[in-house]
Amino acid sequence: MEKSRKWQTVQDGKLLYLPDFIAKEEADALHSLLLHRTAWQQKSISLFGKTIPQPRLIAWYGERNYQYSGLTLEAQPMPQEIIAIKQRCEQICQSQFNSVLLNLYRDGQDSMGWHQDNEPELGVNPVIASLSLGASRMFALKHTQSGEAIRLELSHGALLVMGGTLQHYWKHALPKTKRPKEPRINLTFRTIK
Ligand SMILES: O=C(O)CCC(=O)C(=O)O
Ligand SMILES: [Fe+2]
Repeated sequence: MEKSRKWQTVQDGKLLYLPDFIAKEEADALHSLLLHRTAWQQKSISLFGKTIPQPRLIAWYGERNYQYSGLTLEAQPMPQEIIAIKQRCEQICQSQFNSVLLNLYRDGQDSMGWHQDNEPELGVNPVIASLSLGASRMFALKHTQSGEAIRLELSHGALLVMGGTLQHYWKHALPKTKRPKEPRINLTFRTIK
């Protein structure tokens, strides 16, 4: 089935949001497979001389090592079920990806702070495709100069693609929530040069 692939132009960037990218049954199966079969790791980051465990678990698959926040994620072959989903993302985005970062937010207290995916090895204007599975969570974007804010509910099976110059001008985050939340898995497909 041909899905709509309409990029939305925002100030200094573009977004593609497909809430129903993957049908429920398939999303259920993928969520449960990844939740139980992934070798999830909790990494720590150094902040002002302190070592702080990240408030989420991660896994990384890609042809190259990836360095971010002082961490090195070692190259790992991508499992077949992820390659299949990567190819569908590539069709929609008209971009190729060679890596994926998996995030597991175990409950509403797991989160990701404000950041830009702007490491040099991602290239100048990276296309980053983010697939959500499991509990729906609020995703927040904030323009670094104008302060404009965008909030999107990322639900089970949704795809959000960030592109154009967005990573230069906008930060994004997955805030904590006090509402009870089941686990959420997020896959962000990237290209590491
Ligand atoms: O969990 C999300 O939706 C955001 C993940 C993210 O921003 C990242 O992995 O860089
Ligand atoms: Fe990000």
